[in-house]
Parts: sequence; structure tokens; C-alpha cells
Amino acid sequence: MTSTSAVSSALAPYGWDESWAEAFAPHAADGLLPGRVIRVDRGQCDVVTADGTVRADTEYVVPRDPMKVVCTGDWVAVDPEGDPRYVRTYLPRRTAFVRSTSSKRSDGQVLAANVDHAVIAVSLAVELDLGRVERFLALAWESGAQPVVVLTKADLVPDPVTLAHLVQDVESSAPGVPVLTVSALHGEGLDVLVALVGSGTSVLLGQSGAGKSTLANALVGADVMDVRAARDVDGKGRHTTTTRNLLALPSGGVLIDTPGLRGVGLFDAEHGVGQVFSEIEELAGRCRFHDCAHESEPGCAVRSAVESGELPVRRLESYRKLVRENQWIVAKTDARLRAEIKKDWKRKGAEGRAAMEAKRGRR
Ligand SMILES: Nc1nc2c(ncn2[C@@H]2O[C@H](COP(=O)(O)OP(=O)(O)OP(=O)(O)O)[C@@H](O)[C@H]2O)c(=O)[nH]1
Ligand SMILES: [Zn+2]
Repeated sequence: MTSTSAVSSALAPYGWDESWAEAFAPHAADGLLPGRVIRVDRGQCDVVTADGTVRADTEYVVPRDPMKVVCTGDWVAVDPEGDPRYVRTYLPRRTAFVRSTSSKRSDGQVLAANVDHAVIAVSLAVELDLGRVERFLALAWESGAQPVVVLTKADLVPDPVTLAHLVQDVESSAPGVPVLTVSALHGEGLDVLVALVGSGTSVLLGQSGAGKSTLANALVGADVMDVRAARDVDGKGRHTTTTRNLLALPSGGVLIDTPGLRGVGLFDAEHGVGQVFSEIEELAGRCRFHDCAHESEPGCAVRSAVESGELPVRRLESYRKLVRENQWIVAKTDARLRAEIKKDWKRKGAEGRAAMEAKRGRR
């Protein structure tokens, strides 16, 4: 029997706290061992426990619903011994990153669980794409994690005034989200990021080339990501059994970095989209009609904010785009909604054609 203090000293670096211990208590009473999943593959997973890292079978926790499959970041109850050991259950998740699978059924798939901070890396080496930042933000909010935007490669923008403007642009597209600038090359701003991810669990999101691996290496203090790539090269696929997707950081905090998470898309993120565009949702609350589409309705607070310059039209367009995209993703899993959207598109198309014909007729 592993003592409570042995458990907490072994697992605290992985995010174990009193409330996890409380949630685990009934399983401890059953003689099961707590642990955190650091990677999952082929029906098995690696779990850090007070006994070290153990390999465990997930046979007992493979429901049909892919949302309920054990994933990296889960806190699980495993057998205290046995070969193989089995994962018996996992604790209710605080947060979860979900993506739509490419399968026909288009169900969600959980990529990472119990994430506190979603670090969105955005490169300053290329032109800012605020729409893309907003998409990552929607995804982050939807998961339940707190997003933070890290503008990387700040050494490439030596002019402080330009840098300040870029930060401001991102801030105005990210209400409630801290925006940091970091140069991994010079180490500038890293301390702020280290402090931020120093408690809880973080993930790195962002486009390819945004500097995620570089940040991860800086946080971990070793070339873990390079190591992974190097192992990949020998083509034997051996790396899959040796890499971990969850790491305890030397200065505190936990980092989850799974390949699938890096390029994740929206999945049923209505709530997240609303949070990214909180100022628009707030304005919408003041529209005369509660189902206002902010197009040509009278008394539309959103349109009048655009007209007065208070709300950039880019924001409104980006909002619309993400709402539409999200509806489409949801519709893939919901035939009724899909039919409704199609009807709406048909109506809009017909209206558009009628308007065009009327215009032509006037000529
Ligand atoms: N000048 C400068 N270059 C950087 C900095 N951080 C990263 N880079 C460069 O940016 C490029 C991309 O960095 P990565 O860390 O590989 O980006 P990534 O987001 O992990 O990319 P993927 O693995 O494709 O998702 C590399 O050539 C890095 O050397 C920085 O602070 N300053
Ligand atoms: Zn309106």
C-alpha cells in the first residue's frame, strides 16, 4: 500500500492537488493507485504513479464514445500490481481539448484533459493573422482552459513602438487574454511565460513554424522536441514507445505537447467563439431584436458600433465566419440542424439572385 505522502510527493510535480486526492479517495479505498496519463497508444497508456511510470491496459475504459476514451492529462486509477495492469477508471475532467475526428461519424475526440493554460504561439516573423488567433482562442476557451497569447520571435521586431502596436492589435482581438512577447533567441520575456505556466498544466497551440518547439525546449530546459524528431528519423517507429506527451517542468508546472493538439480545429465551440468575441455578444444584447443577425435589422447595436468605429468591421466579419464554421461542424453531427442551414443558404441564394435580377432590371 502506497502512503498518501508518497503519492503526493511523487505526483505533485504532475499537478496532483488536494481536490484530486479528494476525488480519488473512493478508489484509494479500493486499493487502486492514482496516476496521470503521459501518453496513450494502441489500447495502452503510460501512467506516472508513486511507483514510477507504469504501462497500463485501457481495456476496461474504452467506451464507444470517443469523447470518453482515456487521454493524455487524465488522472486515472490503476491496479496496484499485475501484468498487465489495468486502468479501472479516470477522474472527472476539469477541462478537455476536443477535435472532430476525420471519421464519417465526425464525433469529437479528446486530445488532452485537465489543461489550465492554453499557450497560443503567434510568430512575429510573419504578418499577424488576427482571424487565425481568434480561431485558436475560441478553441482554447471552449476547452475550459485560460488562453494566453505569446508573440514569438520578438527579436525580429526591434522597434518598440511597432511591437507595442502589434501587442495592442492582438489585445483588442483577445478580450480577457494576457498577451506576452517572447524571444527564445535572446531569452527576453521568457521569465514571464515561465511564471505563468509554473502552476497547473499548459498546452502549446499555434500554426506550424510559430515557434512552439522552441518555446517547449526553453520551458523544459532541454531539446526534448529535437530528441523526438531525431528518433523519428530512424524510421523504426521506436520513438512512439519512448516519448511522453506530458512533462513536468523543472521550474514548476506541467506541459502537454501532443502532435494532434498542435493543429487542432474547431469542434462545437459555440461557447468559445462567444468568449473570443465577448464585446460583440455584449453589444448584441442591446439590439432591438433578440435574434438580430446584425445585418439590416433596425435598432442593431452591433451595426451602429461598426458605423461609429467602436467595433472594427474585421472583428464582426471574423465573428461571423467562426460562428458559421462552428455551425457547420455541429451540423455534421446533427442532421436536423444541417438541413436547416442548407435551407437558409438556399433562401439567401434565392434572395441574392432576386436582388441581382432586380438590379439588372433597373438598368
Ligand atoms: N529569430 C527567432 N527565431 C525563432 C525564435 N523562436 C523560434 N525561431 C525559429 O522559428 C522556426 C520555427 O520554430 P519551431 O519552434 O520549430 O516552430 P513550431 O511551432 O514548433 O513548428 P512546428 O513543429 O512545425 O509546429 C525555427 O527556425 C526557429 O529557429 C525566436 O525567438 N527568434
Ligand atoms: Zn444586431
